[in-house]
Amino acid sequence: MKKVLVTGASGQLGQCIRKLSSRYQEFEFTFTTSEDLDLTLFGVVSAYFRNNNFDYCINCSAYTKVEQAESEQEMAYLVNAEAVKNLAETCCENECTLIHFSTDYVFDGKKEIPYTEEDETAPLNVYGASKLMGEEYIRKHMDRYFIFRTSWLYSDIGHNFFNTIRKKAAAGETLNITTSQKGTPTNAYDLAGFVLELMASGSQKYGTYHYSNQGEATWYDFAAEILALSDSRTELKENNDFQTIATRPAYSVLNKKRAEEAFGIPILHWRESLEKLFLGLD
Ligand SMILES: NC(=O)C1=CN([C@@H]2O[C@H](COP(=O)(O)OP(=O)(O)OC[C@H]3O[C@@H](n4cnc5c(N)ncnc54)[C@H](OP(=O)(O)O)[C@@H]3O)[C@@H](O)[C@H]2O)C=CC1
Ligand SMILES: Cc1cn([C@H]2C[C@H](O)[C@@H](COP(=O)(O)OP(=O)(O)O[C@H]3O[C@@H](C)C(=O)[C@@H](O)[C@H]3O)O2)c(=O)[nH]c1=O
Repeated sequence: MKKVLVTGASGQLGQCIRKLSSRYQEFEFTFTTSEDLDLTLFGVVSAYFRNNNFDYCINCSAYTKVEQAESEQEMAYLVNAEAVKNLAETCCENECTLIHFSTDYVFDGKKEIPYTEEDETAPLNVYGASKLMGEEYIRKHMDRYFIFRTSWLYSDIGHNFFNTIRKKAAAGETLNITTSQKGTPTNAYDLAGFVLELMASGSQKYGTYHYSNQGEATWYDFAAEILALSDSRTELKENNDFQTIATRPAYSVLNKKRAEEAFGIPILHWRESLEKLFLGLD
C-alpha cells in the first residue's frame, strides 16, 4: 500500500484532503500539523522521513497571512521558502513524490488574459515572493514533483473570504468589497479531490501547473454570489479603493489548459462549485 504524508493538516486544504481521503483506500495516509512535524526544522524533517517510507508528500503547510507577511517577512520566508527547501531536499533523498501548492500572487497582474505557467513571475507582495522562492527550491532540488498554483481558495473550513463574508453578513455588517481585483475563487474541496485523483491515477507528468475553478470574478462578484446563495439581505457596496497593506495583483486569472490536458480531470465553474458547497452546508 502506498504511504502518503499530508503536512499542514490543520489548515483549510489539509482538512479538505483529510475529509475526502477515506474514499482512497489504496493509500495509507498520515496527517501532521506543525506541532507533530515542524517543517522549518531540517533535522526533524529528515529523521521523520528516514523512519517512514512515504511514497507521496502533499504539502498543505504555508504562511498565508497576506497582510501580516509585510511586517513578518522573516516568518513568511521561513515557512514558505526555507521549510519548502527542507521538504524538497528530504523528499528527493527519500524518493518521495512531492505535491505542493503555490499562488496566483506570484504574478504582478498586468496581463489581461489568463496567466500560463510560462508567464513571467513578478510578485507584488512578501507572501507572493516567499511562495515563489519555495517553488524555485522545489524545481532546483527535485524531479518528481507537482506544483499547483491556485487562487482564492475557500471552503467552510478555516480562515478565508467565504467564511469572512458569511460571518459579517450574519452580524448584519454592511459589506464594502473591492472591485479592483479580478481572479477566480477556487473551492478547496475541488482542489483536494483533484490531487487525490491525480495520485490515484499514478501520473508521472511532473511539473508546475495552474489549477483553479473556471471563469473569473472580482471579490465583489464573489461576495455578491455568497450573499445571494445565503438569502442574505446584507447591504453590499462596491469599493474601487479598498485600502490594504499588501499590494495584490489586479488580474490573476490562471490558464488551466496544461493541467486539463495532462490529467483530464473536469474542472467546475466557480459559480457552480460555490452552489455545490452551499448544498452540502448544514
Ligand atoms: N488560502 C488561499 O486563498 C490560497 C492558498 N494557496 C496555497 O494553498 C496551500 C494551502 O492553503 P490553506 O490551506 O488555505 O492554508 P492555511 O493557512 O489554512 O493552512 C496552512 C497550514 O500550514 C501550517 N504550518 C504553518 N507553519 C508550519 C510549519 N512550520 N510546519 C508545519 N506546518 C506549518 C499551519 O499549521 P499550524 O496552524 O499548526 O501552524 C496551517 O494549518 C498553501 O500552500 C497556500 O499558500 C494558494 C492560493 C490561495
Ligand atoms: C474582508 C474584506 C476584504 N476586501 C478585499 C481585500 C482584498 O483585496 C480582497 C481579498 O481579501 P482577503 O484578505 O480575504 O484575501 P487575500 O488574503 O488577498 O487572499 C489571498 O490569500 C492568499 C493566501 C492567496 O494565495 C491568494 O490566492 C488569495 O486567496 O478583498 C474587501 O474589499 N472588503 C472586505 O471586507
